[in-house]
Formats: sequence, C-alpha cells, structure tokens
Amino acid sequence: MELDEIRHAISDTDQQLLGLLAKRRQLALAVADAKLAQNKPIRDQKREQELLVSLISQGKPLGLDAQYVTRLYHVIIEDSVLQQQAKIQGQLNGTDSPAVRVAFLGGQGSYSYWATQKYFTRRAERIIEQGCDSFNEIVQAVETGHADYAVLPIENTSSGSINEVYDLLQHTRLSIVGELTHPIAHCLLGLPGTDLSKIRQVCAHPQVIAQCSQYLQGLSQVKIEYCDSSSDAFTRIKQQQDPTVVAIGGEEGGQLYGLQVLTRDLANQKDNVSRFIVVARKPVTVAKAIPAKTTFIMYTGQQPGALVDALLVLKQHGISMAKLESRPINGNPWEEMFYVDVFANLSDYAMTRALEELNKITKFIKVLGCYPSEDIEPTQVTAG
Ligand SMILES: C=C(O[C@@H]1C=C(C(=O)O)C=C[C@H]1O)C(=O)O
Repeated sequence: MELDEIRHAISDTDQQLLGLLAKRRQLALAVADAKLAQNKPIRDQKREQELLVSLISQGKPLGLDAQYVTRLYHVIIEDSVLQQQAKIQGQLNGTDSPAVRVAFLGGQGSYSYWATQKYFTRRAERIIEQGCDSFNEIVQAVETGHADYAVLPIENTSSGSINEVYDLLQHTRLSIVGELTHPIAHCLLGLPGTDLSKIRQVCAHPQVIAQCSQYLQGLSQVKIEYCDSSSDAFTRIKQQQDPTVVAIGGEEGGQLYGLQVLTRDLANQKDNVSRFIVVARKPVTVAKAIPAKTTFIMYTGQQPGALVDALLVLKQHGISMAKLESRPINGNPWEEMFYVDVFANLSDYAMTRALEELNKITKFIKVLGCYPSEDIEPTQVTAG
C-alpha cells in the first residue's frame, strides 16, 4: 500500500474508534440512571477490575500488551465516572444549563483557562469565558452576578497552598461546588528562533515563579517580571517581539500565542499538579452515589488543646480529614482561622452531628461547601 493509502486507512480506523468511544460514553450515562434508580454508587471498582482483567486477556492475542490496555482504560474509565458524576449532580441540583459564564485567571491559554475547559466541558454545551486579572476580581465577578461560577487554584504540589485564595474564602458568601486537579507542566516559551543563552528576562505569574524557584535560581543574570497570569506573560512576549524575553507557562497555552518551547519540566516537583475549586453563589447537594468532600472554616480560640479537641470530634464520628490549613485572621494578630477539608457528605448523619458538636466548642464555624470529589484513583489489576 502507498503511504497515503495507509494513512487513509488509519484515519478511517480513528474515526471508528471515536464513534465507539462516544457510544461507550452514552452507555455509561445510561448506567448512571440505572444506578440512581437502584441506589447504587457510581463507582464500582469490582466491575472495573473484572473489566480490566478481561480486556487484558482479550488484548493479548491481538498483540496489545497489558500496560497499554490498562493505561488506555484508566483514561476511559476516569472519563466515564466523571461524566456520570456530572450528569447526576446536574440533575439533582437543576444546574444543567446550555451555557455557563465562568470567571477565571487570565485569558485563553492560562492554566486556569484549561482547568475551566476541563471542568465545564462535561457540564455545559457552551462556556462563556470571563478572563480576570486577579483572584479578587474573579470572586467579585460571581458575587455581583456577572459570572455563574469561578474557577480558582487553591493548592499546588510544588508551591503548596495559595494563600490569597484561602483568604478570599474567609470573607466571601460564595460556596464551593466542585473541585478538580490539573497537571501543570511548566515550560520556558519564546518567540520562534529564541536563543536560550541570550535571554535577559522571564515573564510569569508569581505562583509559577514559586513553583519553578529552583530552576530560576540557575538563571542568575535574568530579570524576573511578575505577570497577572501565564496568558498575560504570553501576550507580552508576542507583543514585544523581543527574542531576549521569554515566558513560563504551559506548552498548549504558548502555542495559542505562536510561542515555542525552549525547556520543559521546570517545576520543583516532578509531579506538578494544581487543585482548583469551583465556587458559585448557591451551594449544591451531593448525591449519595458520589464520593463527597466538605470544607469548613473554624476559629477555635487560643486555649490549650483547642484544635486537638475540635479534631477529636471528627475522629469520634469516623470522619477522615483530607486537608488542614491555617491562615491569619485579618485584624486579630496571631489568631488563626483553620480550614478543614473532610471526606464526608454534609448530609451524612455523622457529619451533621460532628458540626453540631463543633458549633458548641468553637468560637466560629462556617461551611464553605460540600462538593463531589473528582479524584478518581485508577483501579489496579491484581494478579489471580
Ligand atoms: C459504567 C459504569 O460505571 C463506572 C465506570 C465503569 C466503566 O467505564 O466501565 C465501570 C465501573 C464504574 O466504576 C459501570 O458501573 O458499568
């Protein structure tokens, strides 16, 4: 066969694969309805395990190795679970809508832009993007009704918690309605033909600079220019047309601005991942069929053992903590507000009781939201 002919056959096969993947998604969505009717959880790891074992043995005689099949199906199953969760949540909360207005940091190509796309593509036919220059502006956009949702980065595996976002949560009336994680692969990006040895300036968001601090220490002769977002950094490079100025951001984002990758993997941690929260004016209820997280803030006072006592309440009710963070309380020097993420649904009996008890022993407590957990741990195939 000629090259063109073979490529034609590949394209035909890919089209069939896409058709089949779309069909599989539809079937998974139908499964979600059936599970809801039968009061069954969305995730069924026993079924996933059986499926993987069977697919691996079916793949073998076809020359498809176990690792390849497993990797592919982890992606397919994750999508299938998240599609089902999004559908059930939309139905339960009446949030199914053809178009959503979403505020996020930066413009097209910023990390928050990709996180927004990832989260809302499953939930709406159209995303009306509202790029903002600061976290404060993003929150304001939703508070004032100019946007329906905000997507905010809250923590990162290299730089830790994003304090500015934590502090905004202390004072907002908005509720956390969702979360997602997104891999953040920092690259040095420049105009085509940029010579790495001649760069004089690096443009990036302060969070990005913190996440790449070790790499940047090695560029001692280079000036760091703080930008509002990665897309702001890309825009500057494109506008300035100066090959000695480069940006740090994601490869896909840089491509939208005609920039080329000079160096990859700049983050301090190899697995550089950010967790984003999604906030809205109205809280949501999480279906029992979906694993939920609840976030609350509390001020315990400064008496000895106050935090221990509060955490013991969670222990007594068998509630596991996903994260504990503390931030200063504005106007009260040396006093700290605790932010607690737990693996629990706000409507669980244990969670209701725990909150009642915490209410009695803390000086202030407020639930910031209960939302589906989007951490879909891949099912591993066990031998035998
Ligand atoms: C589609 C289902 O829901 C989930 C997704 C699965 C899949 O995509 O194959 C398998 C098990 C469940 O965790 C199902 O239960 O069959």
